Amino acid sequence: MPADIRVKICGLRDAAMVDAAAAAGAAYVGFVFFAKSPRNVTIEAARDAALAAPPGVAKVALVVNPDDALLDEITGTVSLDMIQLHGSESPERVREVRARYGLPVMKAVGIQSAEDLPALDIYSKVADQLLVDAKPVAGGPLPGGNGVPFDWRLVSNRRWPVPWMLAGGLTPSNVADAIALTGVRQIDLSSGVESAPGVKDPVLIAEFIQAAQTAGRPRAAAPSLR
Ligand SMILES: O=C(O)c1ccccc1N[C@@H]1O[C@H](COP(=O)(O)O)[C@@H](O)[C@H]1O
Repeated sequence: MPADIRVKICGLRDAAMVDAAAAAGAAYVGFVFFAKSPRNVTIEAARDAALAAPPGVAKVALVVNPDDALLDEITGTVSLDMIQLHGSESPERVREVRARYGLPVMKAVGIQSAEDLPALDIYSKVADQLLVDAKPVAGGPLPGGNGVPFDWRLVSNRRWPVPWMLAGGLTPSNVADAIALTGVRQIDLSSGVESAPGVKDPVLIAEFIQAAQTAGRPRAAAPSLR
């Protein structure tokens, strides 16, 4: 079992937030390009924030049903390691984005019930990673970043041919349970480490990563009495 849980802190908007996430041990930092989100960043702000990410911390662009013009501008301006598709992109669109931009693609799939699970098998054949998130509330403004968990038992110890991340309403208080129940090794979150919508709290980020990594470590064997 790998030593560390890899955490993605999403919705960072400036270099100070990226610094705080990286210093706390984040493996990925995410930038949201979605106008309705309180975490939306301009392409220029994301470019500057991404420059603060140290080597080894992967920079992820989160987009929702983006057209090529938007992706051209983002990928031409911001130094990136991955694209996160968080809308209703088809498997064919995932293939196209991978081929056109030469970057790994993580596809978000919303889960509410067992009926949603087959989509994970489908996208695992075309994406480089899966992001297993709570299904957004119908008619809600955001397709993600709502701070709402789903029933983790649905993906308990599930495996796909590609790596996956768990997301949806994760906080410093519930991340250990989420890891124990699902066996996941990668975690993505946004609202659970904010002091207000779109404002990341460095103390909560550090608490979250500490809690996730502690939960992900194999337990030491109990000492023998003899
Ligand atoms: O964070 C956002 O504002 C956002 C907007 C549009 C699509 C996805 C978004 N965030 C992603 O949603 C999940 C869960 O977030 P949370 O921890 O429940 O707040 C996470 O993958 C974010 O990357």
